[in-house]
Amino acid sequence: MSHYTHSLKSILEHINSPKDLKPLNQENLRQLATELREFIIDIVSVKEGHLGASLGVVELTIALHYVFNTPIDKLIWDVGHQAYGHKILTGRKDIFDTNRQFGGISGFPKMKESDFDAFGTGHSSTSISALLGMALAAQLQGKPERQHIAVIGDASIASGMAFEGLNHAGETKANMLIVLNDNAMGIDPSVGALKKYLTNVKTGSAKEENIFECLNFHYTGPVDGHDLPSLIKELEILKHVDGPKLLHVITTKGKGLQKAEENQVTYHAPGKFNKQTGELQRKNAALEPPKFQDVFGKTIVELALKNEKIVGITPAMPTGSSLKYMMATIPERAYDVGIAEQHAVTLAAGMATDGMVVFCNIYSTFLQRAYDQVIHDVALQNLPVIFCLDRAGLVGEDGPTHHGVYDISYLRCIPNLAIFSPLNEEELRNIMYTAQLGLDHPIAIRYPRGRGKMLNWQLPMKKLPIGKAVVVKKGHKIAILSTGPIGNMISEMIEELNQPDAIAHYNFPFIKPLDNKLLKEILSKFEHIITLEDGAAIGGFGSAVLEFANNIGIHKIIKIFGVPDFYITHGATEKLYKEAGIDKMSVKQYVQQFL
Ligand SMILES: Cc1ncc(C[n+]2csc(CCOP(=O)(O)OP(=O)(O)O)c2C)c(N)n1
Ligand SMILES: CC(=O)[C@@H](O)[C@H](O)COP(=O)(O)O
Ligand SMILES: [Mg+2]
Repeated sequence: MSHYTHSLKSILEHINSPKDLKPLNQENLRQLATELREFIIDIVSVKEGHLGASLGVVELTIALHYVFNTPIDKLIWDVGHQAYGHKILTGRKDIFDTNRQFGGISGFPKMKESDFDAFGTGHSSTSISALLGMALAAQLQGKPERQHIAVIGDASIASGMAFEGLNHAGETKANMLIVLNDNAMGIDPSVGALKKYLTNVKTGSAKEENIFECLNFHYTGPVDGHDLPSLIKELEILKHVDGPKLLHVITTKGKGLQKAEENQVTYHAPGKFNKQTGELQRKNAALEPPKFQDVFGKTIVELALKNEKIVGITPAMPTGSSLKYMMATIPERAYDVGIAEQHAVTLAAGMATDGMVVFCNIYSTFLQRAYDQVIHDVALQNLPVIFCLDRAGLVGEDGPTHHGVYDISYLRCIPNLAIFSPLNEEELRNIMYTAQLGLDHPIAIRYPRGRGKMLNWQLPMKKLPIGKAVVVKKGHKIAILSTGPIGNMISEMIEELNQPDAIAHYNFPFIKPLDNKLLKEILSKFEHIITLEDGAAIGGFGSAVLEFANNIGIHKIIKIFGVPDFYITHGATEKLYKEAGIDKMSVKQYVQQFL
């Protein structure tokens, strides 16, 4: 790993572990906060990553490690995107410039990365349950002195799983402290009744009893989350309060970088920027193909303006999914339900019972949280919900917690549910158009993070025949069957080979139902058959082809190129494709042995 040659300031350079904080006085700690904030800005401005959330908890991070005896005392960061300061203060300062890079440290807390990372996070709202588990284990193991602290944001605490943890913790005497980091933001502004309640608490206009005290939590707050002396004072007091406790702190997302404070959505993960001015380094998007999310976001508006039955739902990702365009244009039919994937799915089901055409947009990895709802509430009742699974496939720097590589496998076994993976922007628009005409079953449309290939993508849309595959290129010796945009690499690969006529390429946008007629022809005609998908090999598209071949009594070697049975790390997507063996070179090398 490269060691950062950053010219560290007077205090931060001496902090190699939280124990180095203990001798510092209030002035030193204040100076440290300045240096830590600058360090985060310095590195993220070049190496990219999650900026706003980490800037918002600089003082809180210092106070927690100053007051508590980490890593003996357990500290969990919910979601973990705000843990850059935590990582820098716990021995990873010199390698922090490898954050989210291939071979470098993770962008989220990871148990195997550091003893100070008490629990791996990435998906939101897990911290309370995990913390309670640790606190109860401490009780059972006779460790009453051990402290347990979770930092959870105002959007994450509104998620169902967080309530489940609060509900259980409230009836225990677990020695646990929840620090509610309230900045009124998720990635987009946080939403819901709890947001309104917290706003009332902050403004002193809450008429209701304190919601957390009603759940038997000792409540303190709201406290200024940037006032180090106050934070330290309150935390020192809470160290000696028994049972479940909640400290409500008020912070500003992006604190300390004016641009980040002013545009908190963009600076959640701003990409490269000028560390002095905060100005973004934006590429000229006009010269680039669109992001798949924008194809979705602009196409649903096009369709919804003509079809009043269309509604859109996102669980807290209006910007990430680009449903923001419909929320701006047709707000009465576009819903941000907060970090609530389970609710989003069953809300969609409810709407579909009444004839609404529901586009439920959920990142592939986050849909994992609503698996039962997809089966029990949508597919079993055969309700025609249209799931748009963005970030399907390997996502890059967010790494294994966020790779959307399991959806084909975990959805393909569900009766009634169709699965579609477009080759390009045109196919995405056509399946969206087809679905909103009215299907008699639910469908999951999966597409990757990032950009497609088509500059001229806003073509007239047409109805697709359900279950049909497409002959991209004829050939006589080797058949390559691909699903999704990864198939675009096959055309490039064929051009690089010296016997292009030997290779046939078929695009299977429908993973379920498969084009059995064409598949039977392929399986009968070709000796060498290859499948390619940006998803888990086990149970994926290739498995479906194998199952079909077996069912019709054709026994041939079908080489499956899919994500292998281990977790793919974080880093640039092209490196991850290679790591997973689904890159162009891997396929090419396999094919060449038959030419
Ligand atoms: C289950 C799940 N859904 C969605 C996300 C995407 N996500 C990452 S951070 C975030 C907002 C978190 O807001 P909050 O909890 O208030 O923390 P803050 O960023 O304000 O510190 C969301 C929705 C996620 N990580 N996990
Ligand atoms: C921390 C988190 O879960 C989100 O910020 C996620 O990283 C967003 O991913 P995209 O950048 O692909 O929208
Ligand atoms: Mg927040």
